[in-house]
Amino acid sequence: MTAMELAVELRSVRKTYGSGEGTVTALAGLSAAFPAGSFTAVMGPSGSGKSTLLQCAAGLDRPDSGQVLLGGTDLGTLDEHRLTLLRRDRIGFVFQSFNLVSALTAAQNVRLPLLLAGRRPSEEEVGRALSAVGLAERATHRPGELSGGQRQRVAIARALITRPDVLFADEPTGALDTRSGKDVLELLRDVVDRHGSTVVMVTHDPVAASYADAVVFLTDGQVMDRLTGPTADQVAARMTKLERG
Ligand SMILES: Nc1ncnc2c1ncn2[C@@H]1O[C@H](COP(=O)(O)OP(=O)(O)OP(=O)(O)O)[C@@H](O)[C@H]1O
Repeated sequence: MTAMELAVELRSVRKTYGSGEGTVTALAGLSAAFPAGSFTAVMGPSGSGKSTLLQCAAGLDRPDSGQVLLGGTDLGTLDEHRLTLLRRDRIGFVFQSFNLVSALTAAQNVRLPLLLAGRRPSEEEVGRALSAVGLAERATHRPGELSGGQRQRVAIARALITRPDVLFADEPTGALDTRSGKDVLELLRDVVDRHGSTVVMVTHDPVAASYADAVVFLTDGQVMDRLTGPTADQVAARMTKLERG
């Protein structure tokens, strides 16, 4: 596989927090590749570096050493301004806690990234984005008037409206009940299958991971294992093995 067919690649990425005796190594020379058009789940015990991997891969944080490539662009070569533009134009991010603006309606939340990019999205464009996540009827509702699953779907519509190359999701179903979680996972699966997007999702849930094409398992800031075409049972068994060390 050539570099251009990889949506994201991390090469020997090292990331530490703090200094002196209190230094914590979050990523210990981690390498991982995420093919374009694929859905990958990232799993591992608490503190294994999953969120840090996502933050570095999305250009929200810079590694101490090693390289992060997004569609072949080495993020380390970009200054803050260019990194901000790249994040804005090519990356979508979805959080466990939705991070919607509570004073704005669903439609206003969804159009926000385009406004920030200096565009004036048409109502139709925003309507299409909300329809795509099954919320056409909820355009004028504020987050407080929506269920958790609906809020997350608004957040996904907001992340996708800029048509990013990669959508990063940090425990997107962590705050949802099983039914709403399933809707969100089916939506992410659909985004990959129908639109050829690339999704990288951190999760603790083997059932959520089973929606992905592959699962990458971390321990101590490194990739320890990998599964393709995972079933929930296989994922759970690997996690048990990892947690036992
Ligand atoms: N801002 C920070 N300052 C200091 N240490 C941090 C910071 N962020 C993360 N860490 C530490 O880095 C390590 C990796 O953290 P990270 O959040 O990436 O793990 P994780 O696998 O996502 O964990 P969890 O599943 O509990 O969310 C942990 O030991 C954590 O305590």
